[in-house]
Amino acid sequence: MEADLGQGPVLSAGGLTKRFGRRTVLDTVSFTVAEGEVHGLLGPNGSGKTTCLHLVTGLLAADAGAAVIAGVPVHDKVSRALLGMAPDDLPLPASLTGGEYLRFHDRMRGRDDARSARELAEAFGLAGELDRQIHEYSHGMKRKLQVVAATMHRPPLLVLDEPFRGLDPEAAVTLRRLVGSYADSGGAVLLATHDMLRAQRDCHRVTILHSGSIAAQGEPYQLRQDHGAATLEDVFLAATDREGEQARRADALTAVLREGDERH
Ligand SMILES: Nc1ncnc2c1ncn2[C@@H]1O[C@H](COP(=O)(O)OP(=O)(O)OP(=O)(O)O)[C@@H](O)[C@H]1O
Repeated sequence: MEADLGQGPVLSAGGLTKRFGRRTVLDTVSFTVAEGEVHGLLGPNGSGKTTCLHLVTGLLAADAGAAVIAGVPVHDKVSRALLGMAPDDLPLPASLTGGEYLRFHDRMRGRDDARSARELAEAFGLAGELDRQIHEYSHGMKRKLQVVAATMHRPPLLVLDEPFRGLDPEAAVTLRRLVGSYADSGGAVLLATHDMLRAQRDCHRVTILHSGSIAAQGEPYQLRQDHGAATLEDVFLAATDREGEQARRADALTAVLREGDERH
């Protein structure tokens, strides 16, 4: 099937549902990501963000619903060329050098993006490290390498799972600029994050998941208006009922500490 670039959203996810055993961990989740859009996927631990990213990239098969990238369903292998994904914690081949890992991606894609890879590695201060084996890399260096591998072929859709985790401030600024310019040049970016400030500042739209379902969806500014909230973090707390949860936990903690005091 031919990619249909320039018409409709780059990514359409409709009714995505995933069950592990008898547990439904993602329940009829729908959203789109347009050209030029940075879309944030937010939600508490275990709410289904990574599962959702795995469904829209074809790493996992959905039990119901479908994801389509530039007109190509993700179960069609053609879709692989239309996306780049930097996963949260997929193990990297430790014995390869960073450069070999990037060339491996080139070969898998049947492309030659060496120049783009070098430029991106330079932007992340990683160019001087590409001859070292990955097992010698720090966490942040691995993360940068994954972002370079996901981006070097300039796919229409970039999918990033917690991309800022473990990055030093300089690399975080570089990544933020990369994401911004990626979208400005017509790319679509879907990123899962726990960082509400970044999401409020950098995402055009967000989808907030709670227990596998959509708790809120829209532009950060609009969501703040709708919830009468000062920040996206407050929207998140309200939408995922974290305010009540936090108060209950604080009460329980106070009770435990008081009990301890009384015993001494
Ligand atoms: N392979 C699996 N088998 C069984 N359950 C799974 C599997 N993968 C994920 N889950 C469950 O699915 C739910 C959603 O997990 P997921 O990793 O998508 O959440 P998340 O929002 O990305 O969490 P976090 O913010 O902690 O990374 C969790 O309850 C998790 O235990």
